Amino acid sequence: MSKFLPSFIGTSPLAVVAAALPSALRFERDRQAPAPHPLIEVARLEPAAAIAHLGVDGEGLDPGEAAARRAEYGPNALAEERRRPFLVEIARRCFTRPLNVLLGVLAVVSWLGDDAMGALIMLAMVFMSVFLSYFQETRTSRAIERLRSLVSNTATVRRRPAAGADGVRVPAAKVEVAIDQLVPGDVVHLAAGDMIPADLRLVATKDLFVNQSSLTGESMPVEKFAAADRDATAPLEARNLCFMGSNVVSGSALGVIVATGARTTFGALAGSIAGERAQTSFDRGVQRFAWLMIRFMAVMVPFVFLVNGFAKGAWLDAFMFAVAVSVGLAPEMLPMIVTINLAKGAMEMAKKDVVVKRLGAIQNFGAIDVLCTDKTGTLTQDRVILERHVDVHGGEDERVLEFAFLNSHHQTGLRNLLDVAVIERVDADARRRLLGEYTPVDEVPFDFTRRRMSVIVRDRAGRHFLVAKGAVAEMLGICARVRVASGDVAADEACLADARRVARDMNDDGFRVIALGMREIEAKATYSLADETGLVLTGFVAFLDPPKDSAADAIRALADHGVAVKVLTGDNDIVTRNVCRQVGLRVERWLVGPEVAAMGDEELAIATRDTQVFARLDPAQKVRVIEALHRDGRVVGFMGDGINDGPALRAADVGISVDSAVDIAKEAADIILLEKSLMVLEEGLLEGRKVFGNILKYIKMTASSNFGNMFSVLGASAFLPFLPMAAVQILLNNLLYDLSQTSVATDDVDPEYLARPRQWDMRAITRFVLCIGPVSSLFDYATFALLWFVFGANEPGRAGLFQTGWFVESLLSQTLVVHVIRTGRLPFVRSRASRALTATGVVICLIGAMLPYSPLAPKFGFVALPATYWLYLALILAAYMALAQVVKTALIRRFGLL
Ligand SMILES: Nc1ncnc2c1ncn2[C@@H]1O[C@H](COP(=O)(O)OP(=O)(O)OP(=O)(O)O)[C@@H](O)[C@H]1O
Ligand SMILES: [Mg+2]
Repeated sequence: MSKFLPSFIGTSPLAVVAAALPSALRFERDRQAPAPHPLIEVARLEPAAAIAHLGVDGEGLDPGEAAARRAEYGPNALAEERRRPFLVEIARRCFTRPLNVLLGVLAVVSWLGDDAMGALIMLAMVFMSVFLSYFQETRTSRAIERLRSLVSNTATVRRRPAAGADGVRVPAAKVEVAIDQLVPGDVVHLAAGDMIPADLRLVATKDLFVNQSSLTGESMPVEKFAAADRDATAPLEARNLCFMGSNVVSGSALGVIVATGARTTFGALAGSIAGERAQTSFDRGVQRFAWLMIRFMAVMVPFVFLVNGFAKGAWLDAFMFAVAVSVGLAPEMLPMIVTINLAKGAMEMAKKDVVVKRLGAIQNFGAIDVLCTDKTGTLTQDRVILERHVDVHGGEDERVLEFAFLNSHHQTGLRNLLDVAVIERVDADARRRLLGEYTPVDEVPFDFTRRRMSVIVRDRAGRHFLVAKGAVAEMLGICARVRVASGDVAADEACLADARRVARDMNDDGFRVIALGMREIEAKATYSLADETGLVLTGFVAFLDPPKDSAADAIRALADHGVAVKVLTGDNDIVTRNVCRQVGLRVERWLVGPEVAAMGDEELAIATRDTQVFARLDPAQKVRVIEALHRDGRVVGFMGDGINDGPALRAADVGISVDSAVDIAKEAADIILLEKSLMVLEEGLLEGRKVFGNILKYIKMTASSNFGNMFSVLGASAFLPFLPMAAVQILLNNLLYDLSQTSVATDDVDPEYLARPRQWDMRAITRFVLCIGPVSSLFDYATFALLWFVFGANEPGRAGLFQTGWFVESLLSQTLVVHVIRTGRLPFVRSRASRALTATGVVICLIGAMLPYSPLAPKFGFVALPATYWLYLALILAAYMALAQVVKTALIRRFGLL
């Protein structure tokens, strides 16, 4: 649960050690166990023997078998982090969070020092922080789990329909099964882009490359095979095992599941590994802020202690006072306020069918000033239509479509929209004829640098043909001849130029174009990249890839909110510019992959400024472009749905994907759009800025009032013969103020604040605090003077009056100034706080004002205040708000909205 939550100051070194302990023990136990690991046993067998070992026939389970196994092994899900019993969890929070421990110790010290009330209040603060955070976090993590379950998650499995009445088993067929329904013994098809759904033994592979970096840390993909691995000693090194948590980079395979759920290798390690992402600038900012407050506290508190000790000689009182001041300065509510705000944002986004996988991503969403996007399936609809199939002269040619069909149908590696479009275009009769005429022999799978794929088929006469299709430039490079009406002719420059022009014309008309090539090839057992040479270019297929209806509006809305859109695609620049024109994205400059490759990092960073289209990029170049934008100081969102987008999704500050994306992309993304419309992007963006705005309100208010209070405390301590506020009163003041801030997440944010990207700016925050803090101090001093000279606090025995007077002024001013700080406008008139925030403020003020008259008053050392004091207080508060408003407006005028 806690991995969704910001964990900046909540984690003590003790907790880290405790978390690492069980896995350390587990490894210890493994080392002692001599029996081979069950996975190793399976790895050492031949495929057929391995299947038999698993007690299945390797054809596919029927519903009865699947249900029985499911009952035995449970669902294929990582055991949800077992919820600790309520009291244990509460105790854990009390005793492992440094601030709570500190408060507990201070409570004991206070109690021993005869300040039972102070001790009680400190305990109340611990409980508030513990219970509120517990309920908030449990609620949030439940909601997030629920949201995550909305994102579809299936694997392709061979299963048999139920056996007929005669008990005859029906042949198995490929079906999509929800991942949590998989059981040991299931036969799984793996293709490029799939997440491996469980631990499985491969029984057939075709150029299978798997990335298992989440388990081993090794970022290079490893090739895997089906053959027995007799020397296997460690499961992760076995060449014929695949593990949950890894993914297929390229190629395809068939595997039988050995272990599911918590029994998988990943399940055993879960929690201790799993690609933790780098901290974002926001996480770092909040953490830095928290530490700033703690450092401030560490410097000021000893000073306060010494000043009071020497001035009054009552060292125990001085100590308790200093302790109370330190508690007041500690940012104990910060993590919770941040979580409440982020959770609120996630819920709001869920209403718009946007699933937030990682809470912290919400505020990054509001911070991005560039959105990079893939083209097909994100900017365009996830439906591509094959529109034309032509020879090299541009004339309609049925054979071209037929060969495209053979390639798309028989390839098993990557099934993308283009292949679906090819297959859909061929009618049932032609399909049957072609499949009868040609049998598949082998394939050379697609990859994103070659940008083509080949399938080898055999015709009835036993002749072998290699049929390739792919990006035009990459295909022309491997063609030696060209098929024209009169037969195959040598591909001279003129021929190729002609062919290029045909493809280009179709590109200009807005079609995506794929070239087709083939040749007869000698019969062999297996084929490789080396066979993709000397092809005959037979023609092109052209696809219509219409943009999403919402794309143009969405891009305009993003631009209106200060976010530039750039397209990063593997497709060529002509089609891409065409799509850009259709969605209203102005392209001043474009770069293609080879140009990007030739540029140095600095050069690329500068080039990104006025380039809107990056075409013919391979996956690594997409990442390079994002890094170049980072280097140029931009906050980058990346939206994509393909295998080739995974690394870029991870490199960006926010990765956005769609529900129809491949597993890898969904896994790498922080945010998933369930809806087809891109307009939700704008709404998500605004929600992110709102969340950030509210968190920043809390930070600005708390930091400036704390800073101001320090001035007041120091000054008052030096001049007064008694403590300016009793320790217990400071603590109570702090508790009430914290309570009033819990509703800040419900507040609205002014439209002008939402208009442009918002990023963490420590300097602006510091400036704000340095200006507003002293303003509050000024009015504290006015209150001191009033109490001292007008209400006679200078007479002996009137310390209680002074302390009560300041308590009330301090609480009311802090609670009221929220309304000034929360907006850049004139408070109440031009911008109003949410009802909840106003109401909490009013309630807290009433409690504060009534306390001195209540039966509890003596317990806290309060005395009733004279009626005229309230009159003066009203004036002071009004003047304070007015001056704060003036200073704030001046700051905005000079430095802009913070
Ligand atoms: N199924 C396929 N068969 C043959 N070639 C393909 C296939 N899919 C893609 N290609 C080629 O590889 C190139 C890059 O692939 P793809 O278009 O998926 O990259 P991308 O960056 O995801 O582009 P997009 O932005 O359009 O989604 C394509 O332009 C096309 O020429
Ligand atoms: Mg794509």
